[in-house]
Amino acid sequence: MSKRIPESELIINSDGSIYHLNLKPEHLASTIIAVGDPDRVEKVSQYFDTIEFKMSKREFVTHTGTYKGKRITAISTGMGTDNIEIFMTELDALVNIDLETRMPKESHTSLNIIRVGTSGSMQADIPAGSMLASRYGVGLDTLMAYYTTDYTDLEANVAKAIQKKLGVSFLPYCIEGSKVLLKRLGNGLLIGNTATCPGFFAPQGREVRLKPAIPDIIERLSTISVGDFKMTNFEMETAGYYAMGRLLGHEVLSLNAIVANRITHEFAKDSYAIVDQLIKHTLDKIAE
Ligand SMILES: O=P(O)(O)O[C@H]1O[C@H](CO)[C@@H](O)[C@H]1O
Ligand SMILES: O=c1cc[nH]c(=O)[nH]1
Repeated sequence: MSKRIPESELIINSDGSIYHLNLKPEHLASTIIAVGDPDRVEKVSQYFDTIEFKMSKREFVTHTGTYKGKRITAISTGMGTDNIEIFMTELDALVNIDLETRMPKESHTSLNIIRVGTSGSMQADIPAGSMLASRYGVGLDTLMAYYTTDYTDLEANVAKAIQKKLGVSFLPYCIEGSKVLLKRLGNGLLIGNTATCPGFFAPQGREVRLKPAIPDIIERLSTISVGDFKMTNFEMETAGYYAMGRLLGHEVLSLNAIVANRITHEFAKDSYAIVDQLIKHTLDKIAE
């Protein structure tokens, strides 16, 4: 028997919208393009035929409209898996909880959620300017210490291999994204496995004024090999999306505009052009 979810646990604003996203169920399409940067939302919605709704709260900027007749919501999440935990839980609540009775709905609605983000390559042969779909996300954060889920043997083996290789005290997590969305949207992109880091600098091996505790983290991660599993790129959200997607029952895929190559030390001359190309790819594949 499901239980009523108390006011303190799932917070609904006085206008009936959900706490952080500030959205009501009718504001959300079942296909969602999620981006990190709030300014990127209008870079997506500029291509919409019509925009029916706009909202902005904290880092969560939302535009809902249609592209080639298909209803789509573009939302920003800000940076990091802590934001993704909030984002995914509240998105799920909008479709799977009756916000008036506070009871989980009897039938489950699964959303299609596609992240369009920027990322750094850890392989010399994946240059800045590439577009890559993540088959797996590897969380180097500790989000999954707070949730329990089942992992496949490959996922568990990768997590253990990475823990050993990095010599960290916590167990990273490895989760596959949506096979269905990868088939639909991955066509024409590189396919890789993405390291999701709890920071941009030391957790991705960057040294500015502070020396990273694992100075050779790029070398250690880029040479991990479990069967034919190899790590390809760094960013800060994908594994959180894949974990929350599995837990909550949504299809999630992460697409990456590779703006930096950490081996050759190149940064894309026009990172916005690559992101734009990836946005157009995503919209067209969704509309097919
Ligand atoms: O471009 P977005 O989607 O923000 O993604 C990447 O860029 C940010 C760091 O610059 C992190 O959020 C990382 O995951
Ligand atoms: O190197 C990069 C580039 C974009 N985003 C990241 O998190 N890392």
